[in-house]
Order: sequence, then C-alpha cells, then structure tokens
Amino acid sequence: MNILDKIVAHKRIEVAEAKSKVSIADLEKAPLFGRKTLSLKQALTAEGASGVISEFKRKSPSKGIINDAVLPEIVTKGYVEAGACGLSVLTDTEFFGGTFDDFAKARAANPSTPMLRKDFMIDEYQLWEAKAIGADVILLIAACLTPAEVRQLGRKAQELGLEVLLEVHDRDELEQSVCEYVDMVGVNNRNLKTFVTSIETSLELAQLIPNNFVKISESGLKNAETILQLREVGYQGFLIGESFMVTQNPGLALKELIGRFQLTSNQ
Ligand SMILES: O=C(O)c1ccccc1NCC(=O)[C@H](O)[C@H](O)COP(=O)(O)O
Repeated sequence: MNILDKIVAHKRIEVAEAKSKVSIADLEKAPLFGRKTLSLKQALTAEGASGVISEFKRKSPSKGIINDAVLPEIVTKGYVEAGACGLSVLTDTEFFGGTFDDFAKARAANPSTPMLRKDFMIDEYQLWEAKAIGADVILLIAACLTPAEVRQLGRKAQELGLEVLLEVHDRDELEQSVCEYVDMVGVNNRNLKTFVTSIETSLELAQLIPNNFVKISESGLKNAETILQLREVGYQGFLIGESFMVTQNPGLALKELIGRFQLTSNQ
C-alpha cells in the first residue's frame, strides 16, 4: 500500500463519518455556501501575474512536521501581500495537520484571493463541504480516481461554481483523465512512492497537456531559475508549500522568490 492508498482508505472513513453528522442540506445553509467563487485560472493568466499558488502546510507524509507554530490567517495574508495569485490550504487533518478551521481563518483574512481546498476528493459530498467553507477550487488527483470519477466529480464541481485542478504524475494519468470538466492541469513533481521530487516530470509532460488548460507545476519548487525554466515550457502556475513554510516568515520567503525571478527575467 503506498501513501496515497493509505490516505484514500482513511478519507473514505472520514467522509462516511462526516455524512452521518452533517447533511448536504445543512452544508447548503452555511453562510459562505452561496458566495460567488473567484477564478484561480483568471488570476494565474492575468498580465504580470507571479503565478505562485502559496500553500499553508503544517506537516506532510514526506517531511513530518514542517511548521506547527504558525497561524493560517497571518501566513496567508503575508502570502497575498507578497504577490501570491492564489492560496492552497490543506484541510486533511490525519496526514497534513490541516483543518476546516485553518481554511476558514485564511478565507476570512483574504476575501479577494482564489483559494484551493487542498484535500483528497473521492466523493461528491466533499464538493459541498468545499463550497460551505468558501473554497473556489478543488483538486482531483488522477492517481486516486478512475477517469469516470474525475468526470463525475469535475462536472459536479463546475456545476457548483468551483474550478477544477486535475493533478497528474505521468503521461498515462494525463491522457486517461484529462477532460472538459477540468480547468487546470497540475503536474506533481513528487513521486508518491519515493517522495523524491524532480522537475523533469513537469518538463516532460508540458507539451502533452492541451493548451486550453492552464498548466501548473506542483511540489519541490524552491528557486527562481526553476520557475523561469518551467515558464519557458508553458507553465503559468507554481504550487509551492514546504520551501516557504519551513521559514520563520513564509510571506517574506515568497516575496524574495518573486523578487529573484522578476529580476532574472528582466536581465
Ligand atoms: O507533500 C507530501 O509529502 C505529500 C505526500 C503524499 C501526497 C501528497 C503530498 N503533497 C501534496 C502536495 O501536492 C504538495 O503539498 C504541494 O504540491 C506543495 O508541494 P511542496 O512545495 O513540495 O510542499
């Protein structure tokens, strides 16, 4: 059983429990459920956009505790002030230490920034949860869904006004799962069996992603040269968590990174 199998097995239990406690009708009554969602796709493709989607990530299966002395509202506000185009907030508790409360605090602190609910989506019920906490975007991970499930969850998410980020690790996942119910395609540079990250994954898949999807490179990104290299091959989004979160001031780390890649690209 790899880490994704373990996460998904646990998620099935969590979702069943959540369904037994809170009905869809109750989720629909949440104050944020009916709010107009924001477009991450538009934010990433706007003129002069940094392209960075900054992640609030307390811990991970690959690194253990990354930073457990930080507040989501402070960190995410720092990210937005530094130039993030979007925010990603983990809501998985068991493996990543995230909570709905983290998401709610980040949402309240950043009402005008597109926010991704970063979790392992396996059931339509979670789309209603995402709307109820004020998410704009959800993630569908091809490695833990069938192509039919990607279509079903993607279609329902879009009907609810959410944008869909499809995450792939290789050519087969891309070719089998990409569909019209997806807005953005993310290539995860982290091998979930070994946890090794390699941007070669993003570089290899770039040309295979149809151009009507915004391309996002995910995981293991830390320096300006890499961002520029990925931009060259068509990526407009860069999902970055750990390299910011390991610092005392994640917002400042983002500001410095943006400063470096803007400086380098102007030379
Ligand atoms: O980060 C992990 O260890 C991990 C393990 C198993 C499944 C998913 C995992 N990460 C999720 C992510 O997609 C990353 O949090 C995201 O791409 C940011 O990556 P990084 O900048 O390397 O924190």
